[in-house]
Amino acid sequence: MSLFLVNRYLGEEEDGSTSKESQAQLLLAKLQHKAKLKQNQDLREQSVQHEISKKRKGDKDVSEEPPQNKKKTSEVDKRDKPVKEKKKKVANEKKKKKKDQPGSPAEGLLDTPGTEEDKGEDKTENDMLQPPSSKTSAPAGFTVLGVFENKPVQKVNRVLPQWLAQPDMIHSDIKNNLVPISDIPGLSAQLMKKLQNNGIQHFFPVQAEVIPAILESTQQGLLIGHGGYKPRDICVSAPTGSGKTLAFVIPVIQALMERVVCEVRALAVLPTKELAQQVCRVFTSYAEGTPLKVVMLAGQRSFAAEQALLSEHRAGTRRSLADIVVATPGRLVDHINKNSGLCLGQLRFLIIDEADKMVDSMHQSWLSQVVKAAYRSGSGPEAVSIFRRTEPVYITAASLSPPQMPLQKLLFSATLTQNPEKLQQLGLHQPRLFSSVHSQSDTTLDAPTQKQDRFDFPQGLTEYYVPCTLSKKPLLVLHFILRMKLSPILCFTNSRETAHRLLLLVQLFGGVPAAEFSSRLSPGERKKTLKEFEQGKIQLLISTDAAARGIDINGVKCVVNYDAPQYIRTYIHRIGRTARAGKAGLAFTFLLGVQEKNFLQMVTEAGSPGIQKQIVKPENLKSLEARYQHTLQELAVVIKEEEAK
Ligand SMILES: Nc1ncnc2c1ncn2[C@@H]1O[C@H](COP(=O)(O)OP(=O)(O)OP(=O)(O)O)[C@@H](O)[C@H]1O
Repeated sequence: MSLFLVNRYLGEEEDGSTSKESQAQLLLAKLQHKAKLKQNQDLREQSVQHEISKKRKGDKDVSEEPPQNKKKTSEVDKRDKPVKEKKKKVANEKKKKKKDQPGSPAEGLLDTPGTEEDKGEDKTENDMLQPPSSKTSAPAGFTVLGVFENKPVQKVNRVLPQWLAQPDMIHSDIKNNLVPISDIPGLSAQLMKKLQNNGIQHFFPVQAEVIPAILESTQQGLLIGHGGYKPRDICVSAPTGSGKTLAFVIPVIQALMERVVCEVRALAVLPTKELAQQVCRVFTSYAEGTPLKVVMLAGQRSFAAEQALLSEHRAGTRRSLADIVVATPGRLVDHINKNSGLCLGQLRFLIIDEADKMVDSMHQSWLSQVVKAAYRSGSGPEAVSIFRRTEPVYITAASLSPPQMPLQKLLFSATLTQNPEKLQQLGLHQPRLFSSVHSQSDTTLDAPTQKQDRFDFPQGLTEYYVPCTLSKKPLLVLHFILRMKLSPILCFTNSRETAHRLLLLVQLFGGVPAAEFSSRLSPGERKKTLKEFEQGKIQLLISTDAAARGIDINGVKCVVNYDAPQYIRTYIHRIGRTARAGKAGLAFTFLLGVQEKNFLQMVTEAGSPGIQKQIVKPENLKSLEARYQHTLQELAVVIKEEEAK
C-alpha cells in the first residue's frame, strides 16, 4: 500500500459524479472544438491576404501604364506630396531633437530607442562597427550581459592578526614609569632581597608588564596551565637597553625556585656565545641562594665537559644536574642529538632571546628539534604520568582535555618582526604581544606604503649623521676621540678587514687605547677584550656586528657607525649599545654622499624620532692632517708585511 496519494490534474471537473472515462471524453471534445475554431480563423486570414495581394497586383498594373498615363499618377503624387513632405519634416525634426539631447548617440553614449526607420537612417559605418550590445540601451532594472566596464580594482589591505595589531602597550619612557618592585605580586621575599642587593629598587616598564604575565601562567604550579589550559605564549618587543633580560629571568627563577626534582625546565636560546654568557651570568646571579642550577651550552667548554655539567648516571639511572640551560642553537642541537644526558621532556619555559635573529636562523631547524625533544615521550613511568605530553596539532576540546605539562614559549627582541608569516614558523600558541611601538595599533597595514617594520628607539639616544668622504673617515674617528673626547667609543665596521685596518691605523697614530672585536679573535680573546673595554682600559673598541646585538656594556657614551649599516635592524641594535637603561647616549653615522638619501629614508621610515646632521669643518681636522698622512704611509707598509706572513 502506498504511503502517499498522488493527485494528478485531469482537466476541469464539471461534475463530481462524472466517471474518469467520461471526463477524458469531455476533454477530448473540448480540444477538438478548439482546434476547429483555430482552423476556421486561419482560413479567414488566408482569404483576406489573398484579396489584398489581388488588389496590389491591380495597383501595380496601373503604375506600369504607358507614359501618357503617368501624368495622372504624378498628379496623384503631387496631391500626396504635401503629406509626404510633412512626414519627412516631422522625421527630420525628430532626428534633430534626438541629436541635441544630452547622452544621445552623437556623444557616443547610449542610444535612445527610436523607430525602426530612424535606426536605419541613423546608422553610419562607424555605428555598424560597434558591438550590438553597446548600441542597445538596458531596460531599467536589468543588467545587460556582455557589457564590460573598466572598474577600478579595490586595493587589498593586509590585515594583521588581532594579537599583533592590538598588543599590550609598554611605556617607552623608562624614567617616568618606574614601578617599585614591591608592587609586583608573586615575588618571594628572597628574590626581592636579591634585586635590592643588585641595586634594583624599581622595575622598568617592560618588567612591570611581563613579569606578572609570566607568573600568572604558573599560578597552578608548573604542571598545568591556568584553568587546566596550555598557557599563552608571550612575545615582547621593547627598545634596546629597556631591561628585557630581567623580564624573563625574574619570573622563571620565581616559578622554578620551589621545585623538588632537578630537571631541565627552562631553556634560553641566544644567537651568540657572548650573549649566552651574558644571560647565563644574570640567571646565575639570581639563582644564587636557591636550589636552582644554571648550565651553559655554548661551546666555551669541551662537549664532554658540558655533558658532565648537564647530568650524571648513578646505578644505571640518569640524574639531571641542570634546571636552567642557556645555549646557542648549534651547540644545543649537538647535545640533543648526541647526548642522552640532556632530557627536555619536562621543559616548561623555552626562552628565545633576540627572537627575530633566531627566526632568521630557523633554516638550521633548531626549534623543531627542541620541540621534538620536549614532546618525546619517555619509556619509564613518566610515559603514562602527567609528565607525558603530546604535541598539539589542532586545538580541539579533545586535544586540550587530558591535563599535561605545558611548554610555554617566551620571545624577546628590540626588533621583533611584525610579519605574521615569519612568526608562524615559531608555532606560537595563542600568543600575547607586549610592545612599545605605538604607530601600528591600526589593524591594517597598507602594503605598498608600509615598506618596513617600525621600532621604538631608546629614550635617551641622540642620533647624528656625518657627511664625509671615504678618505676622511679614519681622520674623523680620531677627531671624535682626541678632540671631542667622546670616549669610550664603540665603533662599528661592516667587515672584519676594515675593523682590523682601522685599528692598525689608530694604533700607529697613537694616543688612544684601542682594540678590535671580531671573528679574527678567539672566544677567550673576545671575552677579555669586552671586559677591558667595560673596565675603561680600552677607549675605542672597533667591532664588526659581532658586538651589535644584546651586548650590555656599561658606560658606552658614543656609538660610531664607521660604515653605514645596510639594514635597519642592524642600525637599531648597533646604536642600542649606548643610551641603555634610560641613560643618555650619542650615535654618529658616517655617510658618503651616495648613501645619504637611502639611509635617511630607511631610518625615518623605521620611526626614528629624528636624526640630525653634524658637519665637521675641514679646519677642525687640520691639526691632525699632517700626522694622519704620515700614518697612512706607515699603514701601507704594515699591511704589506701582514699580507706577506
Ligand atoms: N629595573 C632595573 N633597574 C636598573 N637597571 C636595570 C633594571 N633592569 C635592567 N637594568 C639594567 O639595564 C641594562 C639593560 O638591560 P638589558 O640588557 O636587559 O636590556 P635589553 O632590553 O635586553 O637590551 P637589548 O635589546 O640591547 O638586549 C642592564 O645593564 C641592566 O642591568
